[in-house]
Amino acid sequence: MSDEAARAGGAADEYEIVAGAIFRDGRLLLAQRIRPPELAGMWELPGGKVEAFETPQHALERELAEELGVVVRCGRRIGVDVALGRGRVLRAYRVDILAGEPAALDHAQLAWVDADDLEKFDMVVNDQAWIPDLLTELRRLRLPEPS
Ligand SMILES: Nc1nc2c([nH]c(=O)n2[C@H]2C[C@H](O)[C@@H](COP(=O)(O)OP(=O)(O)OP(=O)(O)O)O2)c(=O)[nH]1
Repeated sequence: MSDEAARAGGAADEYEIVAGAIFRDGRLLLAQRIRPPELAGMWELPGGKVEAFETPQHALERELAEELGVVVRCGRRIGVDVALGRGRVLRAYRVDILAGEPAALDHAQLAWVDADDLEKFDMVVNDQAWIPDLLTELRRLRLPEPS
């Protein structure tokens, strides 16, 4: 929030939550949440909250280093903005892994899913808005490269 917004009494709890769509070999990486109890066991794109001093891109690179143990570069947006209420917005970005192999450091487990499997996973409700775009990308990746 800008100083001006703060002075004007803007919502102090406005913040962005960023999540990473990592595609590899025609599959998408999903992560199974361990908390809070109402989300435990459900699948999401890994990520987290953007801190006050960060850009969304930097926040996602930090979160994925912490949660997956990988060095990533944040790319273009994918999917719609999801309004979570109380000024929070959830956004997904494509992410490229620069170094490391993803590990479930802060999740129950990870899964690489293809277009046929994505809808079999119990996704966090907020993330379900992204499924059409994620499927489009997974199907595009499955197509043979033009010769
Ligand atoms: N990371 C992530 N969070 C999501 C997604 N969809 C969704 O509704 N959320 C919600 C769950 C949480 O209320 C919030 C982010 O929580 P988090 O636990 O991942 O974020 P964090 O690491 O910064 O937070 P913390 O546990 O360290 O407090 O956003 C998603 O795809 N990825």
